[in-house]
Amino acid sequence: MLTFKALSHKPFGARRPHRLALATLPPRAFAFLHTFGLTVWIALVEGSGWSLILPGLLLLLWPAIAYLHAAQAQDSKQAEFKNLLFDSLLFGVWCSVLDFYVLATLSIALACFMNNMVVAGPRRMLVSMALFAGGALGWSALTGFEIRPYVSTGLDIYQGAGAVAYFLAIAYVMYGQNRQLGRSMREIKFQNRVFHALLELGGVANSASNIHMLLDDSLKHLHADFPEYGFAVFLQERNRPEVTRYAAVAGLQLGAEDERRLGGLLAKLHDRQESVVKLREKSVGEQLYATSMAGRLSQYEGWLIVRAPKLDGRLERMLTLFVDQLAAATENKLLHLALKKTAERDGLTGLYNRGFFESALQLSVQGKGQTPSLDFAVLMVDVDGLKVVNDRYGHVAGDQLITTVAERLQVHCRASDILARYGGDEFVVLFPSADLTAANRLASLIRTHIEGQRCSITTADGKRLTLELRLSLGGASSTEVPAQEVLTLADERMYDDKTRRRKQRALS
Ligand SMILES: Nc1nc2c(ncn2[C@@H]2O[C@H](COP(=O)(O)OP(=O)(O)OP(=O)(O)O)[C@@H](O)[C@H]2O)c(=O)[nH]1
Repeated sequence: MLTFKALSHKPFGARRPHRLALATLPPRAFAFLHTFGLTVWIALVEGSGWSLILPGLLLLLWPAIAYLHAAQAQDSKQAEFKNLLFDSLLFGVWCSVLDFYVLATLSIALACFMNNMVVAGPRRMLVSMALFAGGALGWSALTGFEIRPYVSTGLDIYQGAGAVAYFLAIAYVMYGQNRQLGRSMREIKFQNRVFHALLELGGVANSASNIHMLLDDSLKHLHADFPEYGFAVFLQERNRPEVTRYAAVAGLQLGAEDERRLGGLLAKLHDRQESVVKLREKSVGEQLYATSMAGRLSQYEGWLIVRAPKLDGRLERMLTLFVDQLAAATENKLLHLALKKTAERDGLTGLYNRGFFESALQLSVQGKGQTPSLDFAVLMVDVDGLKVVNDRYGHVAGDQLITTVAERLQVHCRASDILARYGGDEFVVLFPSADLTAANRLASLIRTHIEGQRCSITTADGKRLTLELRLSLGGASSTEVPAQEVLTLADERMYDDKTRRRKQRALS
């Protein structure tokens, strides 16, 4: 309904016709004006006077009619194709009217056939030939066939010069069209590169596991797609813009000192309103332009820097798109990492939580099922006496005991060990791809470096006091029992250890 209204209320002549109709208007006007001149010349030479000149005036009207026809048509390109065919018919008739003056007939026919061939191909040219011949022969059949191949040398010169001017004009039109085409092709190629780069940025955002990787890989892809530009990205803390939290560079020669100074320069630009700011950074060289992420990140202020010879509208549009994409990807990644941390980590100690440990244990159990030689081990650790600490000194003190044990355990774990808080005062370590030796090694380190060590805590009433750390341990591995029973065995051994230690304490 809306479309219908828009079309039906368009004012007369308001629509811009297809560029073909615009391009053909001047050469057509010239050709018909020239043919009218030819007609007048022949009328004067032959003495036929107004009987030839008056109908010839119609030739002057046709270019305007053709233009209006194309401008008013729904499909102005198709209308112009029809105009070109009608040119052939009209000129065929007029060559018959002029008794087939040879130079005119040849040059006009050639122009008609060529025009149709250029814009619509050989089939349309054949139709044009048929119309030209039909017009010429039909008119001759109606009015009598007369032939006058030559009029005068002066008219030959006039016609020859007109034909040369016309063909040059057509060549110029085609040159203009080719240039336009070249520009369009370049623009399309550029847009394809932008589109491709945006797609790649989306892919990087999915695969990157942290912000450094996200920014590094994004810039590497941008630079690979646009090697003519250099890129850098800076994320600065929102409340302390002088602190650059993340920076990545691709295709730019930035030393550590340059990065520091660029960071300082950006920190001063926070209030600038321009979408792209030109940076006068002499030591880095070339022109650097900074595009702000303008509040699209919740914790940071972000900048995309580009090294380019000059800033034009196309580059500015491209930077805006990249900045949007980078900002969205970074914010999503930050959110995703925060959620992942909340889902995987224990709030008090920052260690992995029980859920994460159980998933990791499950993977190890499955791995052992698929590859029997792939063993794993588990070490359970339980803090002795937490309840007493809670009861005597308060839960805050108990929390401090738990976090101290967590920190100290972490010191002795390797990067491949999965240390988790399993429950209140229980910790567990999974050693993927290891046997009991790994659990025994850590148990021995705990006995040597943690057990019996002092730990300083603050009580609920603000007093500092020192406690002695005591831990019960139980290790087991998949070399001893079926994979599903390893955790239970470690737990049993931990309780055995606890009982033994209690008895020892009771005796001492
Ligand atoms: N402060 C604090 N206490 C906790 C937390 N989670 C569990 N607890 C407490 O830890 C204590 C665990 O009790 P028990 O299993 O008897 O631990 P224990 O006193 O160390 O005794 P044994 O393990 O048998 O030596 C309970 O008092 C829980 O309320 C926590 O996050 N913070």
